[in-house]
Amino acid sequence: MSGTPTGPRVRCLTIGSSDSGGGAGIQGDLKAFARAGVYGSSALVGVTAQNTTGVTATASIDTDMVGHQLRAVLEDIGTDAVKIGTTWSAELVWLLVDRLVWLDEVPVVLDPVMISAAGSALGGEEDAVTAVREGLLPLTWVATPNPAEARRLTRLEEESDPRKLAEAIVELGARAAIITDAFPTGAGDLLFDGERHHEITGPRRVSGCDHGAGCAHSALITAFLAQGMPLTRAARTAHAAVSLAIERGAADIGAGRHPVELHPVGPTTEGPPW
Ligand SMILES: Nc1ncnc2c1ncn2[C@@H]1O[C@H](COP(=O)(O)OP(=O)(O)OP(=O)(O)O)[C@@H](O)[C@H]1O
Ligand SMILES: Cc1ncc(COP(=O)(O)O)c(N)n1
Repeated sequence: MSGTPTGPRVRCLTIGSSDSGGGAGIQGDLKAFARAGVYGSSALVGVTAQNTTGVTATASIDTDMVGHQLRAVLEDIGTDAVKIGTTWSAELVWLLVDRLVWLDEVPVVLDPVMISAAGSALGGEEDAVTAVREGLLPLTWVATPNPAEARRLTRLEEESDPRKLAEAIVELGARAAIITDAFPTGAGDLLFDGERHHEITGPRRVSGCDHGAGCAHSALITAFLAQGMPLTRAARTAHAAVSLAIERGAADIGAGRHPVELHPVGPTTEGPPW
């Protein structure tokens, strides 16, 4: 396979918040898009003062301004897939629903971020979670919560079986769900595609470099779906790439949970990097 992409350039839009530390959020997503060989655009919904040790301040962006960004990107550049990360308020979520409902057959990947890898709260207010459940999930092609986020979304606070959590998310309207870091031993994800469960497993990495892992994972899946990859392969490839990105992470950056370091991955590379 040639390393040179052919055909029209694939475009992805990420809707989320800035991480001043550069490891997660919009910055992490745009790096993942670049690693997957797609053109990345963004609509900023919030700003975090954040580094590898945690989040010290947050601010949401005015909803009108979010609407202007979406219009600017979609009217001119367009997109082949959309990723949604942090959702700070019900008002913001309903604006996104109002705009995304017009996108025809464009994959929507929802990473319902509520807490950072370092343990800081990132949204997750009850009315925003309700709006995500009622408005965004029915537009979602694949949701990628971790078990805690899946429990909040489904209101199954006591449920520990990732299969049940994934099925409940699909019952709420998403076409598919991936519960990340779903198993008590090893590392891996549980994908429910609406019909079948798929276990995606691999070794647990202990490098301490997992800041941005969830963002990189959902951004890669967004890029792969935009490139036309089937969901099961996209989910497996994203997990393998992020696992490697944790193992080979940026251990020299920051004193807390160091950032992941992604390597080029996807159909436009010579082959898998692992
Ligand atoms: N220690 C680890 N070793 C190998 N893979 C890991 C490890 N930790 C997470 N992963 C993988 O990284 C990807 C992201 O999962 P993770 O659970 O960290 O994201 P998250 O907590 O959902 O993030 P977010 O807060 O953005 O939703 C998944 O594919 C998961 O299996
Ligand atoms: C602005 C922003 N968005 C998302 C995350 C989740 O990060 P992680 O991928 O480490 O769970 C984050 N820490 N900051």
